[in-house]
Amino acid sequence: MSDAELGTMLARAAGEELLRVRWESGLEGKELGKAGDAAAQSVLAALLAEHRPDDAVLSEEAKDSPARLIASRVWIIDPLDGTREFSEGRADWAVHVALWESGDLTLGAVAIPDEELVLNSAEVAPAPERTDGAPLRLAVSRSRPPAITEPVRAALDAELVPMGSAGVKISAVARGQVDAYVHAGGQYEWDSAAPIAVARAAGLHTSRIDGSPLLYNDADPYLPDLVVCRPDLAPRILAAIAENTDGDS
Ligand SMILES: Nc1ncnc2c1ncn2[C@@H]1O[C@H](COP(=O)(O)O)[C@@H](OP(=O)(O)O)[C@H]1O
Ligand SMILES: [Mg+2]
Repeated sequence: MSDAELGTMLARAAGEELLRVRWESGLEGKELGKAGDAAAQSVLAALLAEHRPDDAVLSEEAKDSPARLIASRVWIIDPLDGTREFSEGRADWAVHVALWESGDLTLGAVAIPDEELVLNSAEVAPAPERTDGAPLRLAVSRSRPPAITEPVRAALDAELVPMGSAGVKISAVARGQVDAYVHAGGQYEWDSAAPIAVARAAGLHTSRIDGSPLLYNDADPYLPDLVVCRPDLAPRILAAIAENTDGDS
């Protein structure tokens, strides 16, 4: 099985497990979220151990190991991105499976199980062009919108589209459901690695909010901000952010 096929298989398997937990556990709220995080982690860990025993793993739900810093292949996974939305019975949550090899992301698979969808960087379609003249749409965290949201919205004269899960928001840009996603103030590598690989493969602009590249498999996996958008919008978005930040918002 190729890495790309494995990525899709992993994301789908964890997604199916999460749907099962939601239907069968009888849990609600935070307890359901915790059970989902643990169940999806255990599916992904078992499948990676079986199919790629020599590779390193960086997961939101597992203890980090310095072994990944000298490894040439590292799977960066978020077993359940959008835990809050999953536990509320909403559809905007995702499973993230990325592969980093010798310096950069080489693969990303994002499952959105409530839509029976898996996006894979190896086969994703180019993000659609906008030709309808309707207002631009800016995806933003529904629970933690950053301070830069309003200046960026104003610069684009855009409508805000609040959604859960970084993976769902980045996928929404790749699918042409929104035009951009901007985040600042906190996130980790696993929150963005897989959907960023998908976004790059779909031809989108991806960067930090200062325009610098998003880098993965760092010793410190904190990666607090990002911009994902159609390439033609990047100059306006980055300029609006630069005019409205002191570097930490
Ligand atoms: N300020 C912050 N600090 C740390 N993590 C953050 C954050 N804002 C968002 N995130 C994480 O980014 C993911 C998407 O958030 P949001 O839905 O608000 O856009 C969530 O991941 P998890 O659900 O995997 O914890 C959330 O925890
Ligand atoms: Mg996450």
